[in-house]
Amino acid sequence: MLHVDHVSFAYDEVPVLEDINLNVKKGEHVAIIGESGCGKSTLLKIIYGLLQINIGEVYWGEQQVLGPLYNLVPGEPYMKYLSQDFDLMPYTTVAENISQYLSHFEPEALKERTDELLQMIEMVPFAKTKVKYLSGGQQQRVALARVLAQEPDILLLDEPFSHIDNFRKNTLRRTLFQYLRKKGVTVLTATHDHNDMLPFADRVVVLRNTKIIAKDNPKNLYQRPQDIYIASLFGEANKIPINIIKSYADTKRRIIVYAHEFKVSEKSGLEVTVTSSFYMGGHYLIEGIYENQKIYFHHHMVIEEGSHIFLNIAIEVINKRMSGM
Ligand SMILES: Nc1ncnc2c1ncn2[C@@H]1O[C@H](COP(=O)(O)OP(=O)(O)OP(=O)(O)O)[C@@H](O)[C@H]1O
Repeated sequence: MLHVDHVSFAYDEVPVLEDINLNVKKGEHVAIIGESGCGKSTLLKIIYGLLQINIGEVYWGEQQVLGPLYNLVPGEPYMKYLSQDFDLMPYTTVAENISQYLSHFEPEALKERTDELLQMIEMVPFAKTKVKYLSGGQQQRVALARVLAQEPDILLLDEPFSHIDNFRKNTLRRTLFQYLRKKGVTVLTATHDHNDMLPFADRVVVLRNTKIIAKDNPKNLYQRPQDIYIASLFGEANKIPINIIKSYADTKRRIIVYAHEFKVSEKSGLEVTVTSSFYMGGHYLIEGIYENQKIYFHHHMVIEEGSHIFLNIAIEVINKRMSGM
């Protein structure tokens, strides 16, 4: 089990992380999410032992992870960290980069394992290409295969798909996370893309203003976000008063509604003046104004700028959000 106990950290005077507590079970996949600069990479670097913490402790099982002051070569054999700067050998081939840490005593097994990883990252045709000639996305895939080759017990992934095109990203995510689950690898993924975690993570940790503000499974977090910050990590979200619905007429409470949860009506509901329509492929994202506040919702067609429309929300959505408050 990974045990992060009361960890606080600052690069200078400004605290980046304060009193972080996190337990991750063996084989569990935990996603760390939050806006850019909230400290996701910093937390992974602390867990890997790259940064020296003044307050708190990190343990993997019985073993304490020591920072650079006590461990000159950071990283433990049981743990691998895929950083945002890949850490590859540019003048050697893709296959050599992947197989660098594999045993060379059994050439056949070595080739088999390297081929398996090349296939997983869809880089078989580039096996003999030097890494310096690859694109950023291709390099990121090689870096991924390189850490997988070392068969760690725990893998720390920092924005693992940030440079990879959508075409490959979806397949790679599924293949990678299914592979890691099958192998029982404990995974921590730092990301701000909900597609990296909603389908794959067992638990999600949300960071904001140096603190963990939520820990839950992806479904609960998505369906009952505590606040608009958390909801916005999943897509366009709005905070609206619920007294527009008759049965809630007496309450002034506001709930979070995702853009796709609104239904446009011509008669009654939240009165909105439309300001823009954005084509999104399967739908339009419509921007409107409600009581001086911007509001976003989906619709199947463009709505003319300046139109007055009404928005409704299904009672099930309201009940679900109310139960989470
Ligand atoms: N080496 C450093 N020295 C000083 N400050 C740093 C250093 N690295 C990061 N920071 C600061 O620490 C804060 C957290 O950075 P971090 O990279 O952990 O955030 P993040 O959530 O991973 O961001 P992103 O999603 O953009 O990668 C930021 O304010 C950043 O500017």
